[in-house]
Amino acid sequence: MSQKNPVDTKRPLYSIFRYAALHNKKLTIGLVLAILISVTVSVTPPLILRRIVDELTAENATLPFLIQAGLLYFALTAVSGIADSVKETIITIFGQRSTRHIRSFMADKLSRLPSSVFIENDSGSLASLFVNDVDTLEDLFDSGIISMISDVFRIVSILCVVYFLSKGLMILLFLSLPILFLLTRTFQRRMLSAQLDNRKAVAGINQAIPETIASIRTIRLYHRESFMEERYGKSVRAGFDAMNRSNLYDSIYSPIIITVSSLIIAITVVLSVSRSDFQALFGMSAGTAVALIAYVGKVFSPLESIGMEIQNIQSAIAGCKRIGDFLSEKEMEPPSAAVSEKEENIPISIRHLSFAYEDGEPVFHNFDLTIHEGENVTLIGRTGSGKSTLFKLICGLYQPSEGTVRIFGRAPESIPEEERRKVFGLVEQQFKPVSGNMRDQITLSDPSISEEDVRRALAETGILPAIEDLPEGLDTPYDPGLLSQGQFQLLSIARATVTNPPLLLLDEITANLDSVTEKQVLDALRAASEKRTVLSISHRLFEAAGGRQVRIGH
Ligand SMILES: Nc1ncnc2c1ncn2[C@@H]1O[C@H](COP(=O)(O)OP(=O)(O)OP(=O)(O)O)[C@@H](O)[C@H]1O
Repeated sequence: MSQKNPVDTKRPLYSIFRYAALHNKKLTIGLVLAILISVTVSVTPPLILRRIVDELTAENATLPFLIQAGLLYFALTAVSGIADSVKETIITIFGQRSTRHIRSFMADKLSRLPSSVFIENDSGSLASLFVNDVDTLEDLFDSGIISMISDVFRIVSILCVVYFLSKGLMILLFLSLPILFLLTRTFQRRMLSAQLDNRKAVAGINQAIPETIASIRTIRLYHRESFMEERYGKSVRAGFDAMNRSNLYDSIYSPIIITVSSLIIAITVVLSVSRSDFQALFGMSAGTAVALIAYVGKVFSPLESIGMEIQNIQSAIAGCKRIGDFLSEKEMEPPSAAVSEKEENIPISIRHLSFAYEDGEPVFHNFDLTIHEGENVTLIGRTGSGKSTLFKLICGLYQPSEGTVRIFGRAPESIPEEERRKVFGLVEQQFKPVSGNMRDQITLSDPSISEEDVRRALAETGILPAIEDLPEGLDTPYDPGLLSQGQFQLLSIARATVTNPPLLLLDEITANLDSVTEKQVLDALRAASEKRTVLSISHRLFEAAGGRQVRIGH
């Protein structure tokens, strides 16, 4: 059933977080609590340290107080660490759950899209949407907005505590943090660009090697070795330069931050003991100085994280928009499950069919075809006349722009998945393996198909003895080296007939076979065609099997 699109392309981040929060209410509450506890607890240990140092420097230091304070310090440090890891775990679970929701939502959407979407978008861009764009979404949850909110809280809470300890240091931090943030962003951008250059160079290297190996004879024959070497060398040099740049930025950044934080602390300490008017702002006890040094050390790490988080958010926005566009694609009308009584006993009935992949270039216009029970029909026509397209329309992969396609009186796309294999079987040009053992190649892991049916289908095609000869028979794990190409094609026929469908669709099934293997397949097919209606694309098959020819196109 169609649900409301969770990603509003105008406000992608807001809509995606709203959706995630509403679908994970308890987790959202847990997350907010974890962030609050983690931030609050993490600012307390330096305050205890301050008390300890002040007590130690005072003349009347008492041991019990020091022991208590020390234990409290360790306890708070431990709680802060635990709270932090709980927060990180909840963020990860929240991210994983939310992306899982969105992934399933997208998968559902995919099954409701009309064929035009698959014609207009190539499979690569759709795959990238499901893999890369959803990955950026996962980053958005894992190391994007939520972590950024937590880091901002952390900085604000440190600044608040520092304000009470030393107003002067607070002013210094307040002034230097924006500058350091800009500096951090500049370094991060440059490092990212160096890493992207390196990735491009590595892709170039990865492409050059197999290409060279695949064309090694041609390269030797035409003496193109130096050209290939030069191309390979260029990518290796580009990768080396990019890595050097990245390492340089990385090695400069940390010393700059350490120098600046030391400088801030030095200025604070110097001013605290200098003129009396500065002392009001900077004056402090030894304990306060130790606590402040700890805070200055703590304030830079969230600052650095915020830079990375902004980067993740930026790439996630683009991904979210693409996901939002995909989710707002117009869906196809649910097919009518009505059965036309007049055509109920007709295996294939096509009336006034019109279909075009692209506007103005119709593949079919007002096309009619009726195939009666027990008939053996072969489609013929020149290359590009639309034979394969007709098969796809009959299988319900595409819908006609006008007219109707009916299989036993039903629109093919309205036949429920679990019934489909019982209505028609399809044999393609080449065997398409699935993961699992040899039995799975026939059943497609459908548990409702019995062992008896599997053996019957294999026996019908004559491949049963070859399967029984395999080390573990039907339980042998699939391997492309187990059978010949022709034997695999026999397996395709068994896969199509195992559910005993009354209709068989054969798409150039002998196209890739030599004449000896072709004969084997044709014999198997003759057995499979008995008491069935068959529609096929193949000249050779027509000659072998007889029946009626239907010409497509002119
Ligand atoms: N996915 C697609 N997107 C756009 N046009 C397509 C697509 N698939 C096929 N066509 C076009 O539709 C027309 C019919 O193609 P189709 O593959 O059905 O012909 P065919 O008769 O099966 O050809 P062949 O005998 O070469 O397999 C051709 O002009 C082809 O270029």
